[in-house]
Amino acid sequence: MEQYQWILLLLTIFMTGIFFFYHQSPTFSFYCKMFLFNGWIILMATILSPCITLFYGRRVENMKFMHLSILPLKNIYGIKFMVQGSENLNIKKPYVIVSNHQSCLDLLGMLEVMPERCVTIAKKELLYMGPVGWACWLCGLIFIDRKNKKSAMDVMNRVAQIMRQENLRVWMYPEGTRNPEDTLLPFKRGAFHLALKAQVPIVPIVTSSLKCCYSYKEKKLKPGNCTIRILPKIETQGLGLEEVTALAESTRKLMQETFYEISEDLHGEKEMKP
Ligand SMILES: CCCCCCCCCCCCCCCC(=O)SCCNC(=O)CCNC(=O)[C@H](O)C(C)(C)COP(=O)(O)OP(=O)(O)OC[C@H]1O[C@@H](n2cnc3c(N)ncnc32)[C@H](O)[C@@H]1OP(=O)(O)O
Ligand SMILES: CCCCCCCC/C=C\CCCCCCCC(=O)OC[C@@H](O)COP(=O)(O)O
Repeated sequence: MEQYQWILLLLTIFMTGIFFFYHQSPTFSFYCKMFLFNGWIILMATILSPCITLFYGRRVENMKFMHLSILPLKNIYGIKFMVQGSENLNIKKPYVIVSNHQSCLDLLGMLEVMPERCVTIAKKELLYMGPVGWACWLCGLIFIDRKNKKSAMDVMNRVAQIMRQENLRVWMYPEGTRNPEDTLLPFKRGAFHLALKAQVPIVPIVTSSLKCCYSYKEKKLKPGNCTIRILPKIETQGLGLEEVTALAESTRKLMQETFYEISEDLHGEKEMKP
């Protein structure tokens, strides 16, 4: 046999093996799907970042490229988001969005409803993920070092100063990390300090339980329907920094109740856990 025929034969055996295991093993198929999910993001970031750098540089409007390039994943995986309360985002001025964070699929939900001129606060580790970090930086994401409280607060305080000047909306995950459980984690205070310092409203956005489509523990990634509910804005004008804790707690309570209400598989859960 010629060398190329050997290569073709080996490739066929390899692909048949992949196909076989994909259908035999749910764990293997889960890892294949996750590989495709991350691979798609890396590919898009690698293709688009040099072009964006060349033509536009760093600016918040580049978010639309992230939107266009990442949303096909929603169709590839058959994940549908039903959005409720879109009218609550008809606010011309800056505001802070706080949202629950269950898994990497939140990226799809976030891009589904994200308003114009909106930046996300992200962990600085994302910046070091090669082309993905570069793409995030180009889209204006703001990075904080969660291990260095002082530097994180300095960054947040600078954001509070510029968000009104530059008419920015800021998207934050006040749980501070991914949380696949049904009870929201205690909220970090950064988002509330930001809203009070900038004297801008807070808009809570709740995504229903993603367990119908995704569970890392169960190695599950499958099509499903989720709900995203955008709640009415919470005004902060006139409130002082001494209200931060109360504001964080009442917002968390409201979001937890909404989470139970819109998560079909959790109907019946009424009691707030601590
Ligand atoms: C084009 C191609 C496509 C490519 C495509 C790529 C796709 C790429 C996907 C992107 C998508 C990103 C998605 C990322 C999503 C995440 O990375 S989530 C993780 C990062 N985000 C966060 O952590 C935000 C939430 N964290 C916070 O807000 C935290 O408060 C901070 C600012 C980090 C500080 O952390 P901490 O010290 O642990 O916080 P905390 O317990 O809140 O506060 C401690 C004390 O400091 C006080 N404090 C807090 N903040 C302040 C402040 N600013 N001023 C004064 N005092 C303050 C508190 O009031 C509290 O005081 P006490 O009550 O103890 O008296
Ligand atoms: C030379 C560099 C090598 C590059 C390697 C690149 C590997 C990048 C792999 C996949 C990129 C996918 C990025 C998806 C980002 C989804 C956002 C997200 O979910 O971030 C997690 C963050 O909210 C909370 O983090 P933790 O739950 O605290 O953890």
